[in-house]
Amino acid sequence: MPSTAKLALEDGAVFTGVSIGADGEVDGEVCFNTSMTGYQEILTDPSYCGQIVTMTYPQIGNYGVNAEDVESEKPHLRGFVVREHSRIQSNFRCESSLSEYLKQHNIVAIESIDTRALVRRLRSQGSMRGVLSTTDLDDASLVARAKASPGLVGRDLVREVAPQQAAAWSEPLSTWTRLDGLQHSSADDSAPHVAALDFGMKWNIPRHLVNMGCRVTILPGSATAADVLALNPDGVFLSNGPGDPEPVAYAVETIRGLLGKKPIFGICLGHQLLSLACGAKTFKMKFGHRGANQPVQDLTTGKVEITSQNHGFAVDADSLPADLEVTHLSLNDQTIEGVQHRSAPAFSVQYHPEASAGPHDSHYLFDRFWRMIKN
Ligand SMILES: NC(=O)CC[C@H](N)C(=O)O
Repeated sequence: MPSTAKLALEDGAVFTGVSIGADGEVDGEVCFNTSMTGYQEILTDPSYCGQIVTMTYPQIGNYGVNAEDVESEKPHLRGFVVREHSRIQSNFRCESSLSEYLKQHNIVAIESIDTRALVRRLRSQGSMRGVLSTTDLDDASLVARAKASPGLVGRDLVREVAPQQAAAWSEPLSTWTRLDGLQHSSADDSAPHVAALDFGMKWNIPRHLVNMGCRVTILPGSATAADVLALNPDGVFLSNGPGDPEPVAYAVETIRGLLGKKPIFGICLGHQLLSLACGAKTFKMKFGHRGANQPVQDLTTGKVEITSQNHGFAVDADSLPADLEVTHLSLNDQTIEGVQHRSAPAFSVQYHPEASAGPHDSHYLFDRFWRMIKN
């Protein structure tokens, strides 16, 4: 017998459906992702720590899951919401069903709710705190716990997902990834050495750096500028990561100590932290950008690219210091999607050039970093 699950929001709405994951109860910020595929990459993207993710695409799980298409060692989101979990998995790479995978990793998940009604609510009122449960099915107590849950603002979630130890990274991109002319030389001792500050990094980022011919050392997001400089890297990469960037003050401090000393490239949380280090402010967006078809314009070339995104905070345009120049804009809502420093070799984007999942339009940014390192 399938067991009942409920999703309650802080505004009092309760959605009753069927459990497709582990038994239990979780709270988190309820948000939505508009990608049609890539659920496995979404589940394992550490940036979703603290969030209950709703997929707007109505059928999820069609191609099952495999051990290769992961962006970290395990799922990091708090809960998962779909309209329908496909009973059929059709893919030669499939190793298990999505439902089995969710149970194996203790992720609470729900299907058979009206995800369109839920997303319309989130879109008009903004992302909300929620509780997803298979254990307590009392509406009033679930709503009360949603209201009492901590939410994302002001919490440092990087500490929950960042590694504790430094490590070398050598894995290249999977053979399924088309590089479109990105490949440089293979990595040897003369290869540029990139120190990647890991705030919850998606693995496709260091894979890209390796394919470009870089030697990659991953450092915990809590590393100091002195830790980074002790490696004498040729470039520094700032990773994506979960939650509110402003409480991650130690990373802002580290970046201040590196600015102007080493070429810097940041993605998503890394972009927000670089901007904070330069004196900008960030703000919480109404419902954020999460999906694989987000249009962005590169103002330095005029070109439009279709991007993969996952962010709920953004850099405040009104707070931009004179040192920072906007390089990329969202064509959906004109928010900042990229910046570069006017005098120091440092730039960053709010979206995900490593794709995974998503279009490959933005690979050129890894090339820009490569050229910055070489100069
Ligand atoms: N993918 C990310 O790095 C997300 C950055 C940040 N946690 C946000 O939601 O805006």
